[in-house]
Amino acid sequence: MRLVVVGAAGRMGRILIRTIAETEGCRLVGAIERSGSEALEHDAGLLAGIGLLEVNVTDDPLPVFADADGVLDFTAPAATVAFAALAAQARIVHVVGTTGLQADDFTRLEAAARHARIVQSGNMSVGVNLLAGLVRKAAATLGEEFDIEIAEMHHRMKVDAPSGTALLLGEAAAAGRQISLADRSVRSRDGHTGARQSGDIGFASLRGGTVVGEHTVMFAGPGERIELTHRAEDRTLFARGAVKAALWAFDKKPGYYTMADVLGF
Ligand SMILES: NC(=O)C1=CN([C@@H]2O[C@H](COP(=O)(O)OP(=O)(O)OC[C@H]3O[C@@H](n4cnc5c(N)ncnc54)[C@H](OP(=O)(O)O)[C@@H]3O)[C@@H](O)[C@H]2O)C=CC1
Ligand SMILES: O=C(O)C1=N[C@H](C(=O)O)C[C@H](O)C1
Repeated sequence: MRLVVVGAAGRMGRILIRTIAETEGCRLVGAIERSGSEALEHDAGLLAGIGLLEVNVTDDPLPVFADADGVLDFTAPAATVAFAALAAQARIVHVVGTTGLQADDFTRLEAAARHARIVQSGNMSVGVNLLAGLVRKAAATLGEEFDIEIAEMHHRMKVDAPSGTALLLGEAAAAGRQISLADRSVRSRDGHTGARQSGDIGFASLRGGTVVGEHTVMFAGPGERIELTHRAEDRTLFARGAVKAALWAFDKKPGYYTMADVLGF
C-alpha cells in the first residue's frame, strides 16, 4: 500500500515514517509538512532517523495524494479538515489520529467520507479501544450511584484538552448509560461549584514532562471505587494502529469508520 504521512516532521509523523518502513506491504510515497517548515526538501527517512528513503518532504499534497493509496494524518484540526477534502478528491484512505476536532470538523469529515475511506479515532491503540468496551460495560452495569470521572495526563507539549482518548472513553461511558455526553460532561471545576450532580461525567487534564498518555476512568460509588487505567509507554503503538487501519480500509467502500471497526470490537 502506497502511504503518505502528513505532519511528517511531528512527534507522530516521524514514528509513522519508521513504522511504514518496518511494515510488510507498505511503502512511503509522500511526506507533507506545512509551507515554511524547516523540514521541507529534507529526506523523510533521514528525518525519521532510519536512513535515506528518497522521499522528500513537500508542502504540495495534491500531486502526492494522486499517486497514493492512503494518508496517515496526525496534525491539527484545520489541517485535517483540508486534507480530508483532498483525500476525498483522490478517492484514497484517510486515517485521522488528530484530536481536538470540534463538531464542525466532524461534519466536514463525514462529508468527505462520501468519497474517501476515513478511519478516525482519538486513540489508535488496541488497549484503549478494548478499555472503551470495558468502560461501556461498567457504566451500563453500575448505574448512577457510581460517579464517573475521567483523568488524563500527557506531555507538556500537548495543545488540546480533554484528550481525544478521554473524550472517546467519555462517549463509551455515556453510551453504557444511554445518555448524551454533550449533555452531561463537566470539563472544568473552579471555585464554589456546588455539589456534584448525579449522572455527570467529569474530566480532569494534567500536563507535564514527557508523559506519552495516561487515562483512568473512575467509578466512585458509595464506599467503593473502581478504576480502569491505560498507560501508553511508546508512541509506536499509535503508529502501528494507524498503519493497521490503513491496510484494513484499503478494500473498503467509502465511509466513516473507527478503530472499533478495524479491530472488530
Ligand atoms: N489518535 C491517536 O492515537 C493519537 C493522536 N495524536 C494526535 O495527533 C496530533 C499530532 O500529535 P503530535 O505528533 O504529538 O504533534 P506535533 O505537533 O509534534 O506534530 C504535528 C505536525 O503536523 C504539522 N502540521 C500542522 N499543520 C499542518 C499543515 N497544515 N500541513 C502540514 N503539516 C501540518 C505540524 O507542523 P508545525 O509544527 O509547523 O505546526 C507538526 O509537524 C495531535 O492532535 C495529537 O493529539 C497523537 C498521538 C496518538
Ligand atoms: O497528543 C498526544 O500525545 C496524544 N494524543 C491522543 C489523545 O488526545 O488522546 C492520544 C494519546 O493519548 C497521545
